[in-house]
Amino acid sequence: MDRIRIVGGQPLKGRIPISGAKNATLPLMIASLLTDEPLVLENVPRLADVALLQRILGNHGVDIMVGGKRPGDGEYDGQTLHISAKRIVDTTAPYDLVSRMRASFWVIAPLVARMGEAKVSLPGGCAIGTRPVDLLLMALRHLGAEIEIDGGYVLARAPHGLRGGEIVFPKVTVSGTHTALMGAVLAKGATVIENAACEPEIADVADCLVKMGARIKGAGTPRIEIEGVARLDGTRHRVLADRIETGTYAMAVAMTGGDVMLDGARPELLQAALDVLVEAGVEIAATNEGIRVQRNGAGIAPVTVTTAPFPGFPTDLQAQLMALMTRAKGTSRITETIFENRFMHVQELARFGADIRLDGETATIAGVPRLKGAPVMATDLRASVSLVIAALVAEGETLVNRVYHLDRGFERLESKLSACGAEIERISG
Ligand SMILES: CC(=O)N[C@H]1[C@@H](OP(=O)(O)OP(=O)(O)OC[C@H]2O[C@@H](n3ccc(=O)[nH]c3=O)[C@H](O)[C@@H]2O)O[C@H](CO)[C@@H](O)[C@@H]1O
Ligand SMILES: C=C(OP(=O)(O)O)C(=O)O
Repeated sequence: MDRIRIVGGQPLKGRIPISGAKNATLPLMIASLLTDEPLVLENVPRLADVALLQRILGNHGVDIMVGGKRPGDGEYDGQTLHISAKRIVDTTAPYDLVSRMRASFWVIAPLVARMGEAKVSLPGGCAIGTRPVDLLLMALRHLGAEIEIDGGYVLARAPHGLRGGEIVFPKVTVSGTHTALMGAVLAKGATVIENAACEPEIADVADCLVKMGARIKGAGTPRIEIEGVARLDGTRHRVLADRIETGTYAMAVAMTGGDVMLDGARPELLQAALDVLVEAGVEIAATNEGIRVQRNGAGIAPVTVTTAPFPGFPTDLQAQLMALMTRAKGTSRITETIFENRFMHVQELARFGADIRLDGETATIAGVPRLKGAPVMATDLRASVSLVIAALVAEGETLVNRVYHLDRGFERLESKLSACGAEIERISG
């Protein structure tokens, strides 16, 4: 299994190109099931999750062709996927595929909307919490689907098609909102989604659906209105920039000091996180090219942060912020409100010498003057990258094990960081 070796101590300087967002790419690929016309997605990141979803969609009969490089394309330009779900040959998503990636469960909505039935394995548990799907199923029921759970599979049936309805989410859920949206676009009649997730990835998927002929108003706000249509066309869509990758590299620069331009980053997608970095003493400047992040000389000031749905501070940046705060001049508090068990990085950060106390959903981080490299391993994607951030300033060598978590969500992490002066390499095998 690959490992990443890092020797800390180098400030980051240079440019880091920001890739297309994983969390928009996955539902966009799934949206291809809604039409028998080709969907072309540009700026698709090269990630393990994308490759796995290609296999899962292939199992339903979807053809995916990866476009070749065009003259002038750089090594970091995203891929172009040509996706055609002209013929869906199988409406079952099997356990061995769905259990490996949670978002693959979301195929349930377009399959039942277009084909009238779907049989999808319940998704696997994962290291950040129990992550039930009750609200996704509630949304499908409100759209007229009959739902049964049998042998670890969810069977959703709507032989005469879905029909519009009112869906009021008791809590904000990204997966629930994607499901409701993808079901409602092909339902008969009008749907209103209340307390919808406002994450930019929802709005990006809705933009693409509108180009495909869907009638959607209010995506990106808590109230989304959809008027169902009988069929959708193909289209071409460019995946928006990854705000979590952006925030992660911004925190890496904040940690090491230095000066990096995050090319293609969009500040409005992560304003809450940028505000926290400014409070911590980091200089942030939005330019036409992206976001410039600098920290020269001044130390890191402690912060108090609570994760929240968009536009709040994202849970997907919580681990990275915690890594940064291990070196703050003072005591920080970070409260996680989205996932009940998203603190697996705490025990690993302790291996570097971090001083973190956990009390329920709040972590208290007493900044320490130095971290020391260690062998570490994490059980989820963002926790893994928080260890990379700590390693970039730790004295001596760190070996990050279980790199496959990083490969799920960070495209060419080691080459992007080494191009900015980090001493980082992948050790294969
Ligand atoms: C692929 C993708 O886009 N993943 C993101 C998505 O995950 P995901 O879509 O799974 O997260 P949700 O927004 O659905 O979950 C938010 C909260 O709602 C709970 N819940 C959710 C569904 C449900 O049926 N019942 C229920 O109780 C979850 O357990 C969690 O506590 O949004 C999260 C919150 O921004 C991010 O951390 C993930 O990176
Ligand atoms: C938790 C994440 O992804 P997923 O929902 O696919 O597990 C993430 O992107 O941080």
